[in-house]
Amino acid sequence: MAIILSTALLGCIYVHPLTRILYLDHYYYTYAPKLKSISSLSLKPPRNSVRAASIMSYDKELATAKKACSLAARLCQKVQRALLQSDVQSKSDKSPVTVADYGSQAVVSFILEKELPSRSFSLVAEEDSGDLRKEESQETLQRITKLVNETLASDGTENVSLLSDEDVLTAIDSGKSEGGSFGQHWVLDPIDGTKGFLRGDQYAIALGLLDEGKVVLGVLACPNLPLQTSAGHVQHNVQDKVGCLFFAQVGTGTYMQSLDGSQPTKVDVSSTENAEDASFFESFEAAHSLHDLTSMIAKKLSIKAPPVRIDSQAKYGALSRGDGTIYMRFPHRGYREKIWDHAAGCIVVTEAGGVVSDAAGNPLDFSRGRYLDLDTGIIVTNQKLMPTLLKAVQESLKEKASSL
Ligand SMILES: Nc1ncnc2c1ncn2[C@@H]1O[C@H](COP(=O)(O)OS(=O)(=O)O)[C@@H](OP(=O)(O)O)[C@H]1O
Ligand SMILES: [Mg+2]
Ligand SMILES: [Mg+2]
Ligand SMILES: [Mg+2]
Repeated sequence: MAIILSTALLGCIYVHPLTRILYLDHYYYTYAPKLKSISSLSLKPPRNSVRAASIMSYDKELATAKKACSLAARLCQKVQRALLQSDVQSKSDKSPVTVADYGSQAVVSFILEKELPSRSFSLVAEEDSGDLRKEESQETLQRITKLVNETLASDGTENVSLLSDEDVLTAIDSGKSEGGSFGQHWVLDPIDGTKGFLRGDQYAIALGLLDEGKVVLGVLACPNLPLQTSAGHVQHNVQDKVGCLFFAQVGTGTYMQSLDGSQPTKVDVSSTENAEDASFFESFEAAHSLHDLTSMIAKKLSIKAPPVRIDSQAKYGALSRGDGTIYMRFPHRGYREKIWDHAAGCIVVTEAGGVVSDAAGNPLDFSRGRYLDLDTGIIVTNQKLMPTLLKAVQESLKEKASSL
């Protein structure tokens, strides 16, 4: 607990020591969200409005996924605004989990199951109710149930009878599916970037749908991500409006709208072909990705801009709209990537024209259960730059291995 709280505290006073450009990016992604959005600011007019697409095959699933993630985001925002010490617990692997992680998972699970009735509802999700069923967690569970009920009621479109504590536990435990290569499976990270959430920084509610092992739709709700794109490193006003909802369906492109419901606009990845002009994203937490390796690769590519470190799959969302050109992720040895940390982000980027692969150049395989079985790391960029990036990654990995 002490570690969690001190991490959260340190995060709050953190000022990036690198260049002014990075500081601006860091400021933009980190501090702007903490300030109240100014509702009188109008949004940029949409670049392309979306035509009602009645021919899409996952339309109903997508609409329900967007609704579920938006409501879960509402719950998370409420908790983040008044984060109480008692809301944070440590899981058995020492990673943090909050009432918002559980509440978000219960809301999404409940809405998907209720609105898309199916005999074979399957959800692969990060959290389970094990710790919440313990005697000492009774108060926490009651608080989660209250949050879930308030969130469902705030939707206002239908009469939902109040959920009991047991209903909430059941909804959370619907997420125990093993996934796999047959049939349909929802894949949920109820809060991706819990550490970012605790710091008041970036986090995402990430929901994907697998059909026969392939991701066919994805939704990323990023409550603290500024709506205005940051391409070109322009200075951003503290009054920037935050709260983005990215969504993609296979074969139909990626769109973004504000979490409070603006007209969606089509987004595309950066078209930068020259690595020197690229900027790159990586994990905020050094424990999640080898920053020294990415800096070696960036040097090899003559990338001038310093890394932009933000938490969660908000990186995939930001990349899908061209805020940066490259995302690199190299976990420490032995870490196994989970499918919920990448499924939604992956389709959001690929439908925007990007490529997501492992360090050997293979596409990510979501059909093998709860884990991704991949070679070394994950790299993401546009189609033109991928061969150059892949070459630099493989050379750097070789050099690193031979220097050990
Ligand atoms: N050791 C290690 N290595 C690699 N990845 C790890 C590790 N530990 C955790 N995680 C997972 O990282 C998820 C957070 O995503 P990011 O790494 O993009 O966020 S961050 O920028 O570092 O905050 C985070 O997701 P959440 O648990 O949903 O927050 C984890 O699944
Ligand atoms: Mg995660
Ligand atoms: Mg999570
Ligand atoms: Mg977690």
